[in-house]
Amino acid sequence: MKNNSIAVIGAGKWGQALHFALSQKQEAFITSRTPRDIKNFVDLKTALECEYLIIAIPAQEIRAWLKENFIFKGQKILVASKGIEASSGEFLNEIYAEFVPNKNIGFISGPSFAAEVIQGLPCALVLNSDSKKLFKKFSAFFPTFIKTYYSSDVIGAEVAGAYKNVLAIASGICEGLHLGKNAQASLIARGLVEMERFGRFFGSKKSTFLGLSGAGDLFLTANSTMSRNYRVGLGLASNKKINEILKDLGEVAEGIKTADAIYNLSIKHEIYTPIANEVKLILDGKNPKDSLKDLLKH
Ligand SMILES: NC(=O)C1=CN([C@@H]2O[C@H](COP(=O)(O)OP(=O)(O)OC[C@H]3O[C@@H](n4cnc5c(N)ncnc54)[C@H](O)[C@@H]3O)[C@@H](O)[C@H]2O)C=CC1
Ligand SMILES: O=C(CO)COP(=O)(O)O
Repeated sequence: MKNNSIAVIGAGKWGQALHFALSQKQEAFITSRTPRDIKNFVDLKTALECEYLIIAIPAQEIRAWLKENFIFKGQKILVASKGIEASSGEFLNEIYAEFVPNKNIGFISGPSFAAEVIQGLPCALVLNSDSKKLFKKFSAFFPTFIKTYYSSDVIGAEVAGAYKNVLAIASGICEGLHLGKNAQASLIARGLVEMERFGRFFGSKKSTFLGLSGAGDLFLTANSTMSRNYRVGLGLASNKKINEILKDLGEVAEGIKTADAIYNLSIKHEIYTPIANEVKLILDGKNPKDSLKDLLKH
């Protein structure tokens, strides 16, 4: 293993933005399934020799990717994905725990559109890990335009990052139906309450939802057409089929599968998640106007 070396795995929008950010201070490598014309692009084998890895592949692909490619040799890992595995209802930290010890793993959260990070615009992120030592190590790699905070509330950050994608779809639907800013603010605020309730069930801290990982990322994503999930919502409001929406999008929208995961987990554990449930039903074909009526019922 090459000491103090760092690589990003996954050269999608977020992987490339993180690679740009990390390259400000030192040499940083990047790899992907298909070769890309990016400085310091290396093959997967070379990337996996680095001591520090940032993994930015879609949540639903992580288990298969780890099984197929990953052998633990002491690497320290920062997970950049935001989602819950739909097939199992498992959180990403549970999946990674099968391959990497907890002290070697952290999760990035907070408001961070890749398109802004890759321009070097300022932002604040949270690095969530059981290990403060790991936070300090990774934090030192980040450039001055990104302020990093530490939190040990891994599950809170994970729930917040995954849930806000579903709420961004809901908010896009609200915008697409022209329901007005009052409705949208109500939806986002109730969404925040809902995601905190869901997270609390799994042991998250309330403060996580009031900070960058929760409110910060939710307000960003649920208010902007820069969000892929928000754009999925706009498409659904105009009665487009999900396959057509995804074809136009051409990138991952984690909220789609995460809505399924939340729906199933909320039924299993009897957690009240009305907004996420309506998003899942709309994705399955329910008319968004019927969902609105159901959400407004006393
Ligand atoms: N784009 C953004 O602003 C942000 C994205 N994220 C999260 O980062 C994750 C990745 O998102 P993006 O890079 O934006 O998506 P993207 O759609 O731009 O790229 C996804 C990347 O994952 C790779 N990939 C897909 N399946 C794979 C597999 N089976 N094995 C290996 N690589 C695979 C693709 O080749 C592609 O390079 C998502 O969980 C997203 O929620 C988090 C914060 C910001
Ligand atoms: O997580 C994000 C910003 O923090 C990106 O959101 P989208 O995946 O909806 O574009």
